[in-house]
Amino acid sequence: MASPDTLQRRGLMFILSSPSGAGKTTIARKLLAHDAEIRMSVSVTTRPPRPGEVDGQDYIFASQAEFDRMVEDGQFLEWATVFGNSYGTPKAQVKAGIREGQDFLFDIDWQGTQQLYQKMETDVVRVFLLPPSIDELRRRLTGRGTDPAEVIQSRMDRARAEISHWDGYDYVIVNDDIEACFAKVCEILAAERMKRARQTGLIGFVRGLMTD
Ligand SMILES: Nc1nc2c(ncn2[C@@H]2O[C@H](COP(=O)(O)OP(=O)(O)O)[C@@H](O)[C@H]2O)c(=O)[nH]1
Ligand SMILES: Nc1ncnc2c1ncn2[C@@H]1O[C@H](COP(=O)(O)OP(=O)(O)O)[C@@H](O)[C@H]1O
Repeated sequence: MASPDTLQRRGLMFILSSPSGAGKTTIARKLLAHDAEIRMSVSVTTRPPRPGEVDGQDYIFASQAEFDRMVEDGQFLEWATVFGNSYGTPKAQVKAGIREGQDFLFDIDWQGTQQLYQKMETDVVRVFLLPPSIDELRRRLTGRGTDPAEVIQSRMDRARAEISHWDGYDYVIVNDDIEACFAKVCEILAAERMKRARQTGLIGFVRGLMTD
C-alpha cells in the first residue's frame, strides 16, 4: 500500500551571500533560531575572531598552516580567499547530512557558491541579499562596530565587486526591512523543500498509488 509516511527527502544546501554588511549574518541567525530543521555549516577561517564570536559555533578559527594542511588533505568542499583571509567549508558533516535529509545553511561568498553549485548543483539553493543603497550599507558596517575605519573602507571598496555577482544566484532579495527579508527567505526555503527532485521516496509512492 502506498503511504505518505514513507516519503523522505534529501537535505538541501541553502546559501546566503551578500556584500559585507548587507545582513546575511543577521538573517542566518534568525533562520537558525526559528527553524529546527536547518543547521549551520560552520566554516574554517584564518581571520581572527570578532568580539562575541565563539570558536566552533560562528567559525572554526585556524592558523594559515592548519588551513593549508586541510586543503592538502582534501577536507574542504570549497574554499576561497576573501579580504586576504582563507575561508573553507568542511566536507564531512555536510555530505553525510544531506543524504540523511539534513538541511544546511551556508554563509559563503560568490566564489564558494560557484564551487558548491558545480559540485552539487541539484542540492544547492542560492540566495543573494542586496542592501537598499550604498549609503545604507556604509551605515550598517559602521553601526555594527566590529571593524576599524580602514577595514570598513576596504569592505565598501569590495562591495561593488561582490554585487556584480548577483546574477549567479537563484533568488535576489533587497534587505531593506529585516522582518520582510526574513519572511521572504522562509518562503523560499519552504518551497525549495517541496521540490520534486528532493523527494527521494516519491517514485515508490507514486508507483504504489498507480498499482494499489
Ligand atoms: N567561499 C567561502 N566564503 C566564506 C566562507 N565562510 C565565510 N565566507 C565569506 O567570507 C566573507 C567574509 O566573512 P566575515 O569575515 O565573517 O565577514 P562578513 O562579511 O561581515 O560576514 C563573507 O562574504 C562570507 O560569506 C566559506 O567557508 N567559504
Ligand atoms: N534590514 C536591516 N535594517 C537595518 N539594519 C540591518 C538590517 N539587516 C542587518 N542590519 C544591521 O547591519 C549590520 C550588518 O549586518 P550583518 O548581518 O552583520 O551583515 P553581513 O553578515 O552581511 O556582513 C548589523 O549591525 C545588523 O544588525
